[in-house]
Amino acid sequence: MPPRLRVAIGADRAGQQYMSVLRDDLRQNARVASVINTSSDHPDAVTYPVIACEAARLVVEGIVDRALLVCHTGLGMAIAANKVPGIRAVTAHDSLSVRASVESNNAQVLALGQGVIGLAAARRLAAEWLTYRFEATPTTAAKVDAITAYENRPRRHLL
Ligand SMILES: O=C[C@H](O)[C@H](O)COP(=O)(O)O
Repeated sequence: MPPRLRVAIGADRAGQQYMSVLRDDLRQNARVASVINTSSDHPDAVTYPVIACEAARLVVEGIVDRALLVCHTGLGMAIAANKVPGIRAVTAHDSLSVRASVESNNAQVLALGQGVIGLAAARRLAAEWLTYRFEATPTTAAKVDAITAYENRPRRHLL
């Protein structure tokens, strides 16, 4: 089995129900070394951009390996997390996309929508997500490196 993962989890008010179940699943999963909850005890007070950026910061600072985020659609969480330099965040609600997000895109952040898929599907996708690792072939690595290069380009240059 590959090294166990350190995972941050977070949700806004619209994702609280799934997040609490997924958090317990992560804690019981043998592939997970640790779980950090970035959600507030007062979900009305903290919106998805704050939670997403905090979780993304934990990833880029090397405190966790990945983040699992839940909001109503999974969209806002991914949009916000992607604003943190170095983050590749996706919204994915099917097995192929979840797998490709890690193996091909080297995404560290998965955002799920509590209003989009059922709880059983969310739990299955999260469990599957933990089994995947980036497969750094020459083609996949070159494309991910191109994203990073664009992100790090001098701001006066446009590709
Ligand atoms: O993409 C955003 C999420 O779906 C979020 O849960 C919606 O939150 P809002 O209704 O506060 O914008």
